Amino acid sequence: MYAIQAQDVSKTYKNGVRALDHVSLNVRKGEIFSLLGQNGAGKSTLIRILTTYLKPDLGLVQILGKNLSMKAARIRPKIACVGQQTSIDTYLSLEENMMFQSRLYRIPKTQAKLRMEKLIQDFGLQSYRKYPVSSYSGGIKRRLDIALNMMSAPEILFLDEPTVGMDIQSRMAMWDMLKKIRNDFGTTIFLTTHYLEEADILSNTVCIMKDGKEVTQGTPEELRSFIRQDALRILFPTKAEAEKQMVFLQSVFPASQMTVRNTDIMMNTEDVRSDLERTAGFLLEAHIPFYGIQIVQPTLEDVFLRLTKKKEMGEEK
Ligand SMILES: Nc1ncnc2c1ncn2[C@@H]1O[C@H](COP(=O)(O)OP(=O)(O)OP(=O)(O)O)[C@@H](O)[C@H]1O
Repeated sequence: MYAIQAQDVSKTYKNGVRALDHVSLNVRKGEIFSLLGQNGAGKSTLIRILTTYLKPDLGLVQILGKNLSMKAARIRPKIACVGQQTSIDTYLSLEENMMFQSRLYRIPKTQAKLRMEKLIQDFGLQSYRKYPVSSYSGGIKRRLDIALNMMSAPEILFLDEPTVGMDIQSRMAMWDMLKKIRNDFGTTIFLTTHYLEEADILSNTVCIMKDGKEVTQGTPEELRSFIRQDALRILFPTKAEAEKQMVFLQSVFPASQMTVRNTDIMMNTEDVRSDLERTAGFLLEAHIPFYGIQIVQPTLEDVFLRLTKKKEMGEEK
């Protein structure tokens, strides 16, 4: 059973920017689904549509089996959205925020208190319950905001860039919290992120987006299968030189296999040894000045760049 089904969702803003271009995705109930993309990829626009704040121009969206365009009012109580700006009242304590939230959702007081205690215990937030939220760091505030949003026991929790700007310790605490929400509460989590590592660690499914289009979707294992392949790194004195020589190399290797990273060309390859020989032979014969060639393990960023570049060139996966 799917929590979210989106088919051919498109959105163009009044200024003519096409933020989403026929995006389709399916999110299974109880999974963590990450939408991964660089700035401007369309992630926030999609989250705004899925959380009923914005209407798509085209496309069909079903949330928990209900048609979004017809049943928005029935869907809203079943979902919660934690945006980049925290919605928590920083003048109030966590307890006060939670009890206030429970009144908004008309949860009876006894039930609300039980729920609040469970959330505070489960997420280890005992030390933050009494003081005004403003007294805590940004990372803690965001975790408190999520705990607050869990008061309404949402079936789907949407998170827009939950760890942006956080240090590694705060990010790890956030990841633990999100895993707990999925594993112990059974809540479906839909999040957006810039960080491939985060998507990899947390998600059951990852969807990579670029320029309003979906580039690929799959499990982190499927994405990591790209990473297992070694890559060649050809070192040049300058970025301009690397860019210039990539044009020459394209007469031998597919353009989709190569990207320029700083002053190097990164080349993904199926057979690293034979490609190393071919590349070295080609560069030496053509008297192309290069500093060296290394066999390297591609990073997650390489995978992302490779996949998004293929999409730019209109190739299939
Ligand atoms: N309200 C708006 N009016 C006009 N254009 C917009 C609006 N909101 C977003 N855009 C444009 O739509 C495109 C997609 O933006 P969106 O915020 O959805 O991307 P994003 O992937 O969430 O990026 P970021 O990580 O920077 O938030 C961008 O080109 C952006 O400038």
